[in-house]
Amino acid sequence: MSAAQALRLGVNIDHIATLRNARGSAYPDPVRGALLAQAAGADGITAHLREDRRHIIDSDIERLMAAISIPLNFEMAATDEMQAIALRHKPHAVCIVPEKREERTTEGGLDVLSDEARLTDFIAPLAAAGCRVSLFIGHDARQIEAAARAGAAVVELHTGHYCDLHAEGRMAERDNELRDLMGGAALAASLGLEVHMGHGLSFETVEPIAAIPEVVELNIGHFLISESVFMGLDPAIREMRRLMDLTRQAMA
Ligand SMILES: CC(=O)[C@@H](O)[C@H](O)COP(=O)(O)O
Ligand SMILES: NCC(=O)COP(=O)(O)O
Repeated sequence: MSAAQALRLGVNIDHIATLRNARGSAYPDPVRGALLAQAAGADGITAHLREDRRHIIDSDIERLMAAISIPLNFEMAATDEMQAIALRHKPHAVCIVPEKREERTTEGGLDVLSDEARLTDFIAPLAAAGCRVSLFIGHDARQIEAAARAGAAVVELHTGHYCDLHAEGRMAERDNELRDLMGGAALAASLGLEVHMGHGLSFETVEPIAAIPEVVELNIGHFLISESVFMGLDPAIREMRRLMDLTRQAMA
């Protein structure tokens, strides 16, 4: 398999639902967005059912499972409620993310180290049900090692700080963060974990992340949905795919 084919794009459709929920209408429908993303070449769909249902709601997950033919990556908090929903649907993948009701977006990674025993027990039935379990964490080596011990198959490293530093023009700090993400990816792969990355990625920031050889999946949403307002969802996804493939082809 070529390096370009090895890097999957998961399209997060949460913020189609943000726009829908702003008016309480039935449109724009996130499931229609998922089908358009699938037709545009997305390798998977990511949807985050938050405890407060601020964007994706329970029926969206139900309809996504019935509608799409590419994998669904179900993002959720490590709660009994969400575990029951995941076990009912048995999506291709479950990504466990930290949630705080007061946060505007996912601020940090999961603190696996301080919750390792509980997360180990939480992951087991999901893995037994055939879900590929991922933990959304920072690049801290101790968190990566704890994720491997807890039985996760995948870690998704949080790229939000890298993207924020880029946006603020703090390029030396951004490059340091990129180096830390590269180190985290190498450590995770050495521990047998599949390596994903996501949060805040855009056309401007994706290529250095796509160039990290251990990364096999990028989950990107907010920027793609935002860009789709101006250029359409299909062209936005195809442009992101083009940048990712160009980067990987240059590595081959
Ligand atoms: C975990 C992650 O980085 C994204 O899925 C993010 O959670 C999108 O949803 P929010 O913007 O509601 O955080
Ligand atoms: N896990 C990251 C994700 O699904 C998309 O994050 P964002 O691109 O919406 O910030």
